[in-house]
Amino acid sequence: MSNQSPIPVVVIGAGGKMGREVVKAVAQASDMNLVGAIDTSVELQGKDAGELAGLTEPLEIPITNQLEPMLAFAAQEKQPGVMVDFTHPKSVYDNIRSAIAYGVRPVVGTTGLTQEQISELAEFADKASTGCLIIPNFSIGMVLLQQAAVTASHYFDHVEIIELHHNQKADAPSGTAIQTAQLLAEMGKEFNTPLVEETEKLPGARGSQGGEGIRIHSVRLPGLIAHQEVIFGAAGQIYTLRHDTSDRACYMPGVLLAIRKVLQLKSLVYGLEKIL
Ligand SMILES: NC(=O)C1=CN([C@@H]2O[C@H](COP(=O)(O)OP(=O)(O)OC[C@H]3O[C@@H](n4cnc5c(N)ncnc54)[C@H](OP(=O)(O)O)[C@@H]3O)[C@@H](O)[C@H]2O)C=CC1
Ligand SMILES: O=C(O)C1=N[C@H](C(=O)O)C[C@H](O)C1
Repeated sequence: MSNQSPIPVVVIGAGGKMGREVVKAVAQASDMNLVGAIDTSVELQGKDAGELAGLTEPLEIPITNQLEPMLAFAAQEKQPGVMVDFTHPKSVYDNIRSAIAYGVRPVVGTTGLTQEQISELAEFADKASTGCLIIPNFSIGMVLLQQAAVTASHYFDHVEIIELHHNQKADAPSGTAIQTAQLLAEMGKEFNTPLVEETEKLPGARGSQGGEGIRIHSVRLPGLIAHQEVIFGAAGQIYTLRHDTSDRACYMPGVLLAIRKVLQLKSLVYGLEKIL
């Protein structure tokens, strides 16, 4: 048993689909202490974060929309505090900057940050010598799919990505699909050299451009959670990689690893594969 003080954790987006899972996981982690549960949902204000997360006993941590006072509190604890963000593309950038300003380490699952925003946050974290983790997908299965896709890209010159999510998702394409396309683009080869001059009879018919000619197609339907296919094509064959999420619990080992790891960092790190 470590004699270290528990890691103080603030969850922002605590009332959401991912936030509730994180509250439950942190509450059950012996080396962590949930100190704050932040959410803007009006109907959730004052509700117990533990009961919202489905725990049998309340945590006596009420949902509040007051982030900065909670960051100030987390910053005064013996151990440096960690803020876990599962909110929305429109708010995540400011949340991260606020956390870093208070010396609280951000662990960010929220997707939709632009490359420019990530670069600005990296510069800010560097100046503050504060660890920050931005991870578009916390599941180990997706890391393995992306590694398999990079291996396949040595042998295939044609590839497209299909990402499929529930119909409550705000951003498209998914952050995971964008990251997957970026990893393939870093292979330094031109994919999908066109054979004919294509005409889109309906705008968007050929999907979005993920970089280096890699197209991403986004499906949104009730009944889905989170799924991604990377499909390689060559003469006479198709090679398909696919990852399916059946329960958001799959992300929690990665989230807990990131909370522990971010305390060892002094700058911004992007991607779960970088901390495994
Ligand atoms: N990295 C990963 O492995 C994963 C990442 N994600 C990403 O996480 C994010 C959240 O997903 P999900 O949980 O499904 O979304 P939800 O909409 O279920 O949850 C988001 C919650 O955050 C609240 N919220 C929004 N803005 C703020 C803010 N500024 N401060 C406090 N609370 C806020 C929302 O309240 P309100 O409803 O009032 O807006 C809502 O309760 C998305 O960007 C998604 O892409 C999802 C799964 C895995
Ligand atoms: O919104 C979701 O649900 C998910 N979003 C992340 C993304 O945009 O990549 C991760 C995962 O696909 C689930």
